[in-house]
Amino acid sequence: MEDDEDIPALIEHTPASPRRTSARVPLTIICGFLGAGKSTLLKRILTERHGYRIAVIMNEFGDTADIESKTVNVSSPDDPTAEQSEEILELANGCLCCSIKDSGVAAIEKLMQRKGAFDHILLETTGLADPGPIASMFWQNEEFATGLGRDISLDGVICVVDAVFGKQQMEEDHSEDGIGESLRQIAGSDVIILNKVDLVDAEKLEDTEDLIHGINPAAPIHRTTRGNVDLSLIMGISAFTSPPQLQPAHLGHHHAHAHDHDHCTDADHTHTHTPDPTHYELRGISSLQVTCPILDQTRFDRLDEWIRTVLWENRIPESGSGTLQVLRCKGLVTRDSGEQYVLQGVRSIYDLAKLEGREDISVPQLGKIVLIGKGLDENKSLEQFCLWTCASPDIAGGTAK
Ligand SMILES: Nc1nc2c(ncn2[C@@H]2O[C@H](COP(=O)(O)OP(=O)(O)OP(=O)(O)O)[C@@H](O)[C@H]2O)c(=O)[nH]1
Repeated sequence: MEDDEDIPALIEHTPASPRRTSARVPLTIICGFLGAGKSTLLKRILTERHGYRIAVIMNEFGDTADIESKTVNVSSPDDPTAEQSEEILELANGCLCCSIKDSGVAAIEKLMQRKGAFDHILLETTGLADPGPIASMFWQNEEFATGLGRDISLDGVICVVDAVFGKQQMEEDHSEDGIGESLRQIAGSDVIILNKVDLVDAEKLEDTEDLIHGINPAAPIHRTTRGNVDLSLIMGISAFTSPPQLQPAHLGHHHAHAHDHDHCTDADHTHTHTPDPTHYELRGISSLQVTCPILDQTRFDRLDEWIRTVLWENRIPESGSGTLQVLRCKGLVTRDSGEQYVLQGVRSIYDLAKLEGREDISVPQLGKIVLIGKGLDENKSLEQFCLWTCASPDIAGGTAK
């Protein structure tokens, strides 16, 4: 652990009176490619009269932290929202996802100790950050759970995508292993904010949404100008503990999709997408969505084993060498007892947790699982999934595209 000298400085702002005394503080990670509008979204959140006491952690790469904190700082004397001013912590020593984990966590710990509880924590990452390792720091991390994790729970990962350059970025973004930063950010997020819709036409918006949806079919897409979004769609979403909002799994043959967007008269609106493809390749990242049958104990155990093998050994059970790379997985699984389980995974870390209070559903629902990553189709994932969890593929009823 670094000593206090190495811990990024805490910028003091007028504190609001604490309202929170127990319960863990939800943390939202805001990621998105360079210039997509992360700070703009942050400012939009801070200036809304929501009444929450928010701690902001800004992880800047390079020497822009002072500029950013000024941009986002809403506590200037001229600002009528000053009374809602927040705690802003700069992590400017490098990128939290790759180089300053220890000092970053220490600084956040210190913030919690000094300032007590907040209602919410917002963490803005650098434009090139991969949200996966950062999410892992705050979720399912034993070391963390005995320290800072006692006070913080990961609420969700929000990705801001630039409506002007996002499509181009996704198409160009093809790093050596075929998974560039913008694709990782979209793949690793729970909600997508498609920002700057004031600058593009409807056709470009739809094209960009199609690409986003192809990478991450599980994440709802909300169109915004200057991050203007209903905060209930991005904060307090409990993405890591509640069932994912999966699109319906499509059965049978798939065809090239064309959306009917005639209903879309206003580009700046909340927009949850339900296009046809459930498995779509883009620059090396694809997604696979399958329907999961109601499972007895044996098949439930087999599903767990299947997930472990896929995530930890990067391969499909009973197949050869590992060529898979799963960046994100989500799912909802129903047991024959009526219990439902939520699957949440970020890279190699996953959790299959019982959904409390759902045992009494009269008609058990089929489950669904979404994998996002690389090499899914090459490994005939679907057939293997069916083989391991079901009597036959017919029962599983899933399909890939
Ligand atoms: N026209 C328009 N401009 C926007 C919108 N959102 C943000 N901008 C502008 O886009 C530029 C970048 O926005 P920021 O919020 O700083 O982007 P960022 O993602 O925080 O940038 P980095 O931290 O450098 O990655 C700024 O000039 C914003 O004013 C929008 O919806 N419409």
